[in-house]
Amino acid sequence: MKVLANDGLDQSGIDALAEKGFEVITAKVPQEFLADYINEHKIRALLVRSATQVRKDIIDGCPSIEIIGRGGVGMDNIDVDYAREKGIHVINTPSASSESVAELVFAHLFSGARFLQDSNRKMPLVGDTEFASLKKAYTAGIELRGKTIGIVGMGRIGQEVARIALGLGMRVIAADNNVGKASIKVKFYNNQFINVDIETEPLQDVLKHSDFITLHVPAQKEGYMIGKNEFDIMKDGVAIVNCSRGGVIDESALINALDSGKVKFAGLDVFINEPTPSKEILKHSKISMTPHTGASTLEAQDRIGLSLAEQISSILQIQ
Ligand SMILES: O=C(O)[C@H](O)COP(=O)(O)O
Repeated sequence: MKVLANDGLDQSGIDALAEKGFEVITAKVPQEFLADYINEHKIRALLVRSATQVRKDIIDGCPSIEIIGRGGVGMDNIDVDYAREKGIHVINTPSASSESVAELVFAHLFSGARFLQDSNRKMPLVGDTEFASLKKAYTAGIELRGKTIGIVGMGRIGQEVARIALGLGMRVIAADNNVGKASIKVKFYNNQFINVDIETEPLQDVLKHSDFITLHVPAQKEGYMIGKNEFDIMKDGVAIVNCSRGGVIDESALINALDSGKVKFAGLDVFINEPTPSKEILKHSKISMTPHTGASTLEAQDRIGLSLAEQISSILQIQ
């Protein structure tokens, strides 16, 4: 029984699958050769992250596939409904990476609030005199404590962001058309916890009242969620983080808002063009950026590997 993990799989998943008798192949087969490879090796489960596209051509052209597994949350690279219509099981790991993505949100927030993205680029280049001028350039740092964070999308990741924000002493407001009230349990290291209920509000109100905005919504089917009109209603000096999907923010409108000072800084883990974001984005000194690494922690990938292995074994009823 062969499993192809085309975008890689954590050793935890490889070991757990091997224990159940699967042969796990972690070759990175280029998209154009993928169908032939799957047919030649009679792959029963195809596992992917966000890079490999599993569209109708693969689904129709590879009858040996019984399971398509997404190691992660977003399944916009898979024709999910079509695959299910054809009787293929499509699975993902919706809760395995929430903590890691939420922590990356704060990495970007702290980075932007204290100019780390600019400092990291410039410090290696400066001599004694420029050191002082850089220090001066970074005097307008800001604290997160006491500020308002607006969370757009109160699913698992949004709720994890809320947990961390509450622990930092931030005021949390949130928008989500599908969630009326989120009950957040904040657990401390000594196992004490507090419960905080967060009533969601209309998006416009959240955009208007936030010092920091973070987006946790799926890929948008129609247009941008955050464009010029939305930036216009935000507070002056707001900061925005996107660790959800490229295309949720209009990047041109973002650049304009950064250049005008409307937006103080942005943190981006996702881009309209992946893996080649625009040059304007890449060189902007007010953007803290990462190459879609929200789920790329040892812990998240370990959980993802185990979750996929468990689901595959259970679907194929292997004890
Ligand atoms: O949807 C997800 O789980 C994240 O965007 C992570 O994507 P990745 O598995 O390609 O890192």
